Amino acid sequence: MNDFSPASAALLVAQPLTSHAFAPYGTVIEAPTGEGRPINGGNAQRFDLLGDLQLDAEGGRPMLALFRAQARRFPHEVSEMERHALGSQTFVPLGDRRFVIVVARAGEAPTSAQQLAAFVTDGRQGVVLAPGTWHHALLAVDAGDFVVIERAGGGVDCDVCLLRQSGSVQF
Ligand SMILES: NC(=O)N[C@@H](O)C(=O)O
Ligand code: NI
Repeated sequence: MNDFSPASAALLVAQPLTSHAFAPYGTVIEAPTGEGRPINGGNAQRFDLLGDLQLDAEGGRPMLALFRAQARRFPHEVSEMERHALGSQTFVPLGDRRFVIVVARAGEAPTSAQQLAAFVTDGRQGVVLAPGTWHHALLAVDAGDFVVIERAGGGVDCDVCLLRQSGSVQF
């Protein structure tokens, strides 16, 4: 049986996304509990979530994009991962939309699906992938729009790795 045979493919079961579990890979964005700072004459509360999105390395600048994603079919194959070494990448759903995040720590490229971690959001959570975090491209569970904030400038900052031992992810 070779490395590419389906029998060796790992099945990743995505766990519910929590800040603690996701900490090695980035930051979870979620509606804060408690009181925010009153602004606009008390008509709103402000919550500062993240002061540095790490988007300006090597002359980079922030880019705000919108991904209109189709719902993926699960279990979904995981055979290719990518990273953006120079900047973070943030995904925030517009409206209640879940997505699955498959990741590996920044550094050496993963070679097997068994080295990966998988999370599923609650529909309202977003994530900030830390620079260099290996990840699968957006896997929307529910079709719809996602706001994406990433670094732009100076060529394409996207390294791709093909897993020697692919797998699939379920949630
Ligand atoms: N291709 C593209 O812009 N998207 C990926 O970077 C992704 O992580 O979804
Ligand atoms: Ni990406």
